[in-house]
Amino acid sequence: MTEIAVEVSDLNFSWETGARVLDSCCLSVPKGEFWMLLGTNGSGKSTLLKLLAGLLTPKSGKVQILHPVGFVFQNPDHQLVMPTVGADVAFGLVEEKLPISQVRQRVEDALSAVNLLELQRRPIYALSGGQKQRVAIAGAIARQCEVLLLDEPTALLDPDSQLELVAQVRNLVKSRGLTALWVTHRLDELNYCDGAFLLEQGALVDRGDPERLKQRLMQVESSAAE
Ligand SMILES: Nc1ncnc2c1ncn2[C@@H]1O[C@H](COP(=O)(O)OP(=O)(O)OP(=O)(O)O)[C@@H](O)[C@H]1O
Repeated sequence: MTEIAVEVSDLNFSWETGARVLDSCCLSVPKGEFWMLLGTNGSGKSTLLKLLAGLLTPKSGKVQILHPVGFVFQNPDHQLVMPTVGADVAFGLVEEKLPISQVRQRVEDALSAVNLLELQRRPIYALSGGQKQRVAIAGAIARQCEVLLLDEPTALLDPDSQLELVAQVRNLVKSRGLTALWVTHRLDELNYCDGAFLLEQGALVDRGDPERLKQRLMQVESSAAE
């Protein structure tokens, strides 16, 4: 039987200020798969991801997710806090109180996984946007995260770094048995995923074949523009 890594049932959420943002959302992502979350601006994608990560609390409904969970923000400057690459990846391990040799091993393994081992001592400010996102992903790998939640991680990247990052996440998912849910507006990224969800005004209206969902989103966006 397929093991499920992320399961959401009948999830509802509204902000203090008023209107409902998520309306009876149900979704499940099989373990070891790479899924994407699509939807027009303001449809609730980031809110859904934050609920999955436990950064927000649902009004009602249920979230079940394999732990630990790693979150990658659109802007890496919002999550990288230490002065150098190696120190930032190690920082996420502080609470585990591991012996220094194990910390070193986890950091080196995680940086190798994202091809950044040789930049271990480099200051964060000297990295490109794509390298910063890879440091954020290395942080999640070092913490041995089962699930990666990525909120438009390529939005600030040029097309080459964009496709390099999405290919790398796909490789990590497949080589390490991780599960990833990736929010995107960039439809060329859909070529890399196993399946996708389409969110419209807070409701999950479609799921499955990425190519079909791509066509459907393009129709929604073109009719909204008319
Ligand atoms: N902190 C907040 N307080 C109140 N309303 C918010 C807050 N954050 C987002 N919203 C509103 O919630 C709705 C859903 O926002 P969300 O960011 O989840 O959408 P999204 O699909 O990720 O959008 P985008 O594609 O533009 O990033 C929007 O109407 C937004 O204005």
